[in-house]
Amino acid sequence: MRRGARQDGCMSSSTSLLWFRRDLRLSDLPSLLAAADAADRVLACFVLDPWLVKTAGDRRLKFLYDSLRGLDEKLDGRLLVVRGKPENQIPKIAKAIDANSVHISADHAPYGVARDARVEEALSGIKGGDIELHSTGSSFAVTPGRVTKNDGEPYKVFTPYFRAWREHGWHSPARSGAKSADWIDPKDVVGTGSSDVHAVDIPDVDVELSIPAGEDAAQKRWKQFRQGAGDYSQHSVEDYDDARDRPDLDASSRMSAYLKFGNIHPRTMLADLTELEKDSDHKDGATAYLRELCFRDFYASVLREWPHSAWHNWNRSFDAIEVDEDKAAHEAFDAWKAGKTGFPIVDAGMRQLSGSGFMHNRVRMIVASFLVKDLHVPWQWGARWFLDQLIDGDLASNQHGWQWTAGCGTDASPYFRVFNPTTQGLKFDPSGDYVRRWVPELADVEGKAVHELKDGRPSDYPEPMVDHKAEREEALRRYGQVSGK
Ligand SMILES: Cc1cc2nc3c(=O)[nH]c(=O)nc-3n(C[C@H](O)[C@H](O)[C@H](O)COP(=O)(O)OP(=O)(O)OC[C@H]3O[C@@H](n4cnc5c(N)ncnc54)[C@H](O)[C@@H]3O)c2cc1C
Repeated sequence: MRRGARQDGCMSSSTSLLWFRRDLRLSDLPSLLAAADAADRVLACFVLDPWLVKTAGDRRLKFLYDSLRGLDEKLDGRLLVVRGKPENQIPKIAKAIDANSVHISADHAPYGVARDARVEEALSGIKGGDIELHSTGSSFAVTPGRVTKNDGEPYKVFTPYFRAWREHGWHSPARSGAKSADWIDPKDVVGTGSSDVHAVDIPDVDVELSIPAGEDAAQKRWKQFRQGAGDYSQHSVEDYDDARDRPDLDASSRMSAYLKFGNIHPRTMLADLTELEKDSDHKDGATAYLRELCFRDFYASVLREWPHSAWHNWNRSFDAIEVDEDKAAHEAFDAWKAGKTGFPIVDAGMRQLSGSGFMHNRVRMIVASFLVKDLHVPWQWGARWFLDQLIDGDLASNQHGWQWTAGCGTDASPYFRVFNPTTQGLKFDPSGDYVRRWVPELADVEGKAVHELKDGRPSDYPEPMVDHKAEREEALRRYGQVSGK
């Protein structure tokens, strides 16, 4: 029986609140089905949390706001947007609509866990503690914490996690959409009677996005990548296994921001990928892609299990490593951020980041290795800059991607593996197109010569800021002093 149904058979109109966070879509959304199932009418809301707004860069905010606009449109203008601390706003809204329950998709990152506990506590203080916070589903194919070793211990190494993750499997996509609920119009709530709920307009930010935000854009891009159409007429999931490491080819899916904001659920993608695996032409590409989605789940599980790894070395024995933090380190860090290191592939990556809010995965590894092992700067500096700049900036994937490179994370790259930026450039950008695209000073240098610049450098392009060979030795000396590595 629905909570609003009375014993005498008369139906009072019951209400629930659907609180959107990292799940800005209507399809494949279990919390929407749960909210609709719990009550006759549902109010959709989003809270602009000042803390989250403060910690996101302009492009990520633009992507968030555009995603909210798309969601509001799909709801015919019935998305309530408020500003303030969720622990103040959610109980206020729940009270205003006399909700029986508040519905969310689970968040496992440290801030989200603490925020949701505060909201739950605040809800217990109203309506005689009768309003429950219901969590249904998450942003991951398999909820973090669910795939463990036989003894219940969390996995620390990706490959066995991947095996267990595939064996565990995931649910089919949930069938949900705009018609799944009878939506309450926020106008009937805001400023009526004793309600002190204040709606705000969805803000805007004056920056351009290199890909459009929102559920429709996510679906379209995913379809093109699957089918080898539109932006993906050259490279698609079919050759993803071969081409994914090539920043010059535009062969990766660019789905990361959509996944970050929940414009699409990974389960929707996995349903397609497991079908594609049955086709011999697509099998290898689909399996390689599925493995990358598993990395996303893996790092979310690592963060849930070891929240300290957000800003500290997952492997605490690396706390002893010598890092540079003096004035010269700050200057070196500034040159790295500006893409003026004199190493073409590093500079191209850093300029792609500041110019578009995105960077290819292979290049993320190269620039991260350069910062940590050639410039000896703490990985946290680079991670913070990435989070500021990336549209897909995500605490779990970013911090553990950095720690993989720095050697202090779960099954990290061995500490003695120091990427040589020049040979990495030659190998993964063999045409040189990627560097030429992002470093205009080198636009006239033909072919792969752009990585070595043996015939000299244009006068406006800097000399290499360090001697890679010498810094590699220095990195090995420092890493050699860490025990338990
Ligand atoms: C130093 C560093 C920092 C990173 N920071 C982030 C970040 O803040 N946010 C983020 O989403 N990814 C991050 N990654 C992972 C990866 O670089 C991006 O997910 C990928 O480049 C996004 O582009 P794409 O969607 O075209 O990837 P594709 O190659 O098309 O991959 C498909 C999807 O798989 C997932 N994925 C792929 N590789 C990884 C990975 N190594 N770890 C986790 N998930 C992965 C992403 O969701 C991605 O959208 C980081 C990697 C490194 C080395």
